[in-house]
Amino acid sequence: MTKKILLLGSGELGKEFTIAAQRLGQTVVACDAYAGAPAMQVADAAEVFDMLDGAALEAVVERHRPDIIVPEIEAIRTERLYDFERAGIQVVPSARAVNFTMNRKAIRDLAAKELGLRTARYFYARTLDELRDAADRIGYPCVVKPLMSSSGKGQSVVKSPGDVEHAWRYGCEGSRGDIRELIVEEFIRFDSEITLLTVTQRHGPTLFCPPIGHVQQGGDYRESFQSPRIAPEHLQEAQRMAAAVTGALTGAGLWGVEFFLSHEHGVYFSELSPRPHDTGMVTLAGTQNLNEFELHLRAVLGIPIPEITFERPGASAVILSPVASASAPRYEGIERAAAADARLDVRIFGKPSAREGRRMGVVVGYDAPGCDLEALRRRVKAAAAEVRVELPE
Ligand SMILES: Nc1ncnc2c1ncn2[C@@H]1O[C@H](COP(=O)(O)OP(=O)(O)OP(=O)(O)O)[C@@H](O)[C@H]1O
Ligand SMILES: NCC(=O)N[C@@H]1O[C@H](COP(=O)([O-])[O-])[C@@H](O)[C@H]1O
Ligand SMILES: [Mg+2]
Repeated sequence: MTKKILLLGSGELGKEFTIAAQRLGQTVVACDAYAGAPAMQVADAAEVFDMLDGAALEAVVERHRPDIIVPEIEAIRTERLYDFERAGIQVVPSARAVNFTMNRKAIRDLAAKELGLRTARYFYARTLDELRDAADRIGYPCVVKPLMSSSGKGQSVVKSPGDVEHAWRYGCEGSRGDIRELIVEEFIRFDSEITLLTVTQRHGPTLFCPPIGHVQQGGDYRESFQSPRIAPEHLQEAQRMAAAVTGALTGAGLWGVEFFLSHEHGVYFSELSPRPHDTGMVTLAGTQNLNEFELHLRAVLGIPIPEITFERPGASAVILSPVASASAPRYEGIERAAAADARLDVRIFGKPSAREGRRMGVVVGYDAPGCDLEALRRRVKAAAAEVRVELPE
């Protein structure tokens, strides 16, 4: 059963997904807005075009006639996915899920209002005055984000009324597409945050991976680890919420469901990705019987997943570029990082250019069950710090 998969978005997550797909003999056409994207380096074919352009998207679908469309980023003309789904193409996990999650308003209202999940208090703002008003009602500090953005783009913490104007401008600049609307949220003083990778299957029960702890800076992921100790009642509550929201969005695949945990207030639903999650790259360290990309693929193809087992603790830490470069940068220090520890792996994504703060690689590492997870995190972070992204000669 060879299927043709059209991958919309070809970054690091798509690259690992493509590798998993090829290991099962599938055909992948990797798409993105730039040539030489990570997944294109391992796919059967590539298409470079603006996926926000509905006509261009339709032309590529017409040309390749895929069996399955797998969105990997959010910058896609997602309304068109309903048409493709109606025409008999499998959209992963479903056109509804991709549409709802690309806009914070749709998913937040579904979670908080329809499903009654606990979230940070929030308001929307379409003008600077509305934002001022909303921030006053929420109180300070509060968090401002574009309705359409990811990886922390356009996100800022507003500490006092004097910060609101900057947050408005920064949010509008970081906004994807043509929507100029922001969400302002109560700042949650959480004790920790987790991603609960959740797998929905066409035939078979919804499964959960062991929770992944992570640390973010400026709204972007820096390190993740599996699996932190969390209160059993918090885990149960997070699983209940994850099942509710993925069930309401419908479809088969792996989802990254994000939660804030507070000793005092319990579990808050934050948001979710209807696809493998960046913090889930820790599963590349062999923490589970199947990594998040293999799980996504199996769920998509309808290959049964009897269970997900936790094999050993793991950690990941990102390698960011401190420089901007129009061509592929150089990587220094991989040898040093590798020599220090045989249970670490350096993954360079092979992005053809760099900008300041762009994620260019990741270090993943593991240790034996029962190990000191904090020590493992330190080792992996130290190794990632050894690898330096530099301007090409
Ligand atoms: N209301 C909040 N209170 C406290 N911290 C928050 C809040 N909202 C977001 N954050 C912090 O910012 C991080 C990123 O937020 P969020 O997941 O909403 O952004 P994103 O742009 O969708 O990121 P990604 O696409 O990487 O998931 C969160 O993981 C959390 O650390
Ligand atoms: N939080 C979402 C996320 O991590 N997405 C991953 O980053 C890539 C974009 O990277 P780029 O901005 O460096 O091109 C996406 O293609 C995806 O693999
Ligand atoms: Mg997030």
